[in-house]
Amino acid sequence: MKIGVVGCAGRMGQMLVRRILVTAGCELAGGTDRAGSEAIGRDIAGITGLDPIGMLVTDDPVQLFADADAVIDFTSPNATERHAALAAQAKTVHIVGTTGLNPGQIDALRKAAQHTAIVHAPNMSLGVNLLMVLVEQVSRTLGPDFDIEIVEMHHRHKVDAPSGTSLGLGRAAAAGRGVDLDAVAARVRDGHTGERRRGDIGFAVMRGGDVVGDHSVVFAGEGERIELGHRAGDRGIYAVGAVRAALWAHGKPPGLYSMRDVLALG
Ligand SMILES: NC(=O)C1=CN([C@@H]2O[C@H](COP(=O)(O)OP(=O)(O)OC[C@H]3O[C@@H](n4cnc5c(N)ncnc54)[C@H](OP(=O)(O)O)[C@@H]3O)[C@@H](O)[C@H]2O)C=CC1
Ligand SMILES: O=C(O)C1=N[C@H](C(=O)O)C[C@H](O)C1
Repeated sequence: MKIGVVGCAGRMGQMLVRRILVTAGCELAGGTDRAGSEAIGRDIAGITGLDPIGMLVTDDPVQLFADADAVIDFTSPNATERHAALAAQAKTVHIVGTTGLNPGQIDALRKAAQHTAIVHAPNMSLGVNLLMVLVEQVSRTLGPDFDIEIVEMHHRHKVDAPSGTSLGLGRAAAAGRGVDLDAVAARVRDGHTGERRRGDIGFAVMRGGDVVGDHSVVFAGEGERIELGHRAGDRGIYAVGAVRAALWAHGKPPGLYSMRDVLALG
């Protein structure tokens, strides 16, 4: 299966290139980065620290979507929206890990998914997707007597907050209670906020250093507290999941899929 990587010079892009090159049944179809990036014209394996393979980074996603069976996309929300249109046009599988998409951009993925298989997940690791299932179950069991708070920490370069994973965990917790996250999310607290509103799901964000990604979900009740969490030690876990998603989606009918579908987590 021929897999391309858009944003191949990024932190995740480089991980993905390395992962594709060592995965049986996968062939690297090529890679792009932002027009004007210093990576353009350089060897795609060379920029990751591997020996050169004679394949150069381009700024031509149209060609990449035409050449590849699947394209993996960990870029930026605007770029991902454009890439989804190309995936629909070329009928190429699109694996989207980009976070921070606005509702219009998520809608664009939905439209593109009428023409091709798209897997969209804020976190491609097995551990986090299992955590989401557990959070939904615990939330359903405990009910609103337990206050839910979601805490995350990421590296200093991260540009969106709360993380896509935090929001995904929030959606899982809200689903467990049968409510819509938008109605109960407390994303910012500052100043004289008043008491905590019953049923709210709160978010707290830390940024610093080189933290790959830590997430905790706290269920705080009277006299006891339950905490479920995940700590990522290596971005390789996301690349493993994304390549697995590409292999899974190959040949699937058009539709918008999640990692829960890929991992058959129910
Ligand atoms: N779903 C998951 O499992 C995970 C999701 N993520 C998400 O993935 C995204 C990327 O993260 P990360 O790799 O750390 O970020 P980086 O900034 O390191 O990488 C993004 C790359 O995309 C490039 N890019 C930007 N615009 C375009 C474009 N139009 N065409 C092609 N390439 C483009 C950037 O180029 P330039 O730097 O020159 O702008 C950069 O090389 C984020 O949204 C992050 O939250 C991250 C890890 C796991
Ligand atoms: O930007 C990152 O690094 C990460 N982003 C994703 C998110 O926003 O949840 C996934 C992971 O936590 C790393």
